[in-house]
Amino acid sequence: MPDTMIAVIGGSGLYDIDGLEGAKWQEVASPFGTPSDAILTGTLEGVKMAFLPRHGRGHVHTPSSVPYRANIDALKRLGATDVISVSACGSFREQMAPGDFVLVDQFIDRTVARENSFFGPGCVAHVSVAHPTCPRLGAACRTAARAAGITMHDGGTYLAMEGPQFSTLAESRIYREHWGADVIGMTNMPEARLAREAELCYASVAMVTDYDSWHPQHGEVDVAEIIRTLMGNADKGRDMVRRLPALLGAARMPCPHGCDRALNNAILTDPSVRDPDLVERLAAVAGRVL
Ligand SMILES: CSC[C@H]1O[C@H](OP(=O)(O)O)[C@H](O)[C@@H]1O
Ligand SMILES: Nc1ncnc2[nH]cnc12
Repeated sequence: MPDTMIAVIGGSGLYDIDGLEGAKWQEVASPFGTPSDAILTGTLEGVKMAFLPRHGRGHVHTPSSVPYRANIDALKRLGATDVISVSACGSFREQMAPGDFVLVDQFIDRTVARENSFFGPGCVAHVSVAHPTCPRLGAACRTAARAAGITMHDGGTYLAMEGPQFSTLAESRIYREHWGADVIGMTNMPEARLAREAELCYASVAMVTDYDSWHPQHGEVDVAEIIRTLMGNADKGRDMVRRLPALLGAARMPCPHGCDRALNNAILTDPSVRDPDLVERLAAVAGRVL
C-alpha cells in the first residue's frame, strides 16, 4: 500500500492552504494537458499533502476551461491517494444556509462541454459511479469540519451545471422541486468521474455561498455577496483541512469501498488491439491494471 497523500482541490476563494512543512509549489507535467496551476506539496503532522487551486492562483480558469483530466492525472502522478474537492455552491434548501458546508454524496451532471473520461478509442473502460464519493474519506471530512465548529450537512445531491452564467429561475425551480438537488455548482463534474477512473478516493465538501435564484427572500444570485461569504468559508475550509491528517493517518489501508480498485474488470479493449499511445498516456491513471 502506498502512503496516504491527501490532495485538496481548492475552489473559488480557496487558492492556497497554510501550515505545510517543507511547502513548495511543484510543476507536474501530464499527458492530458497542463494542470490548472503548480501543485503545493508538503507534509502536515507527518502526512503527505498536496493542494491544487482548481481555477489557478488569481482565478484564471472558467468552470468549462478547468483542465479536469490534467488535474486528476497530475495528482495521481504525484502519489495522491485521497482527493478532497472543496467548492463554492448555491443552496436549494432553506436549512443549508450560506456559511454552512454540505458533504455531497451524489451528483446530477448537466455539463455538456467537457472531456469526461481518460479512456477512449483504443482503450475503452467503464467504471461504476453509482456511489461517486468515498464514505471513508467523507467521514473524515465530516469529523474534521464538525471539530472546527462548522455546520456540516451530512449528504446532499450536487447539480453540476455548465455555466458560467448562473441558472434561470425556471431551472433553479426544476432542480430544487422536481429533481431533488440540494446544491448547485459548476465544477464537481467531470472531476468526480475522473477521480473514480483514476482509482482515487474522492470526497466533495460544498461550501454554501447563496440560495441560487429560487428563494423568495433572497432574489437572484449576487456575486458581491458570494465573494463576501467565500472569504469566511475559505478560512473554515482551511481549518477543516488542517484536521484531516490526524484522522486519516500516514499509513494507508485499502479503501473498504473499493475506490482504489475501481478499474478491476473495467477495461474492455483486448490487449492485442489497444492503442499504444493511449496506453502510455494512461500509465499513472490505469497502470495498475494495464
Ligand atoms: C464564485 S461563484 C461561481 C463559481 O464558484 C464555484 O467554483 P468552485 O466549484 O471551483 O468553487 C462554481 O462552481 C463556479 O465556478
Ligand atoms: N448559485 C450558484 N450556481 C452555480 N454555481 C455556484 N457557485 C456558487 N453559487 C453558485
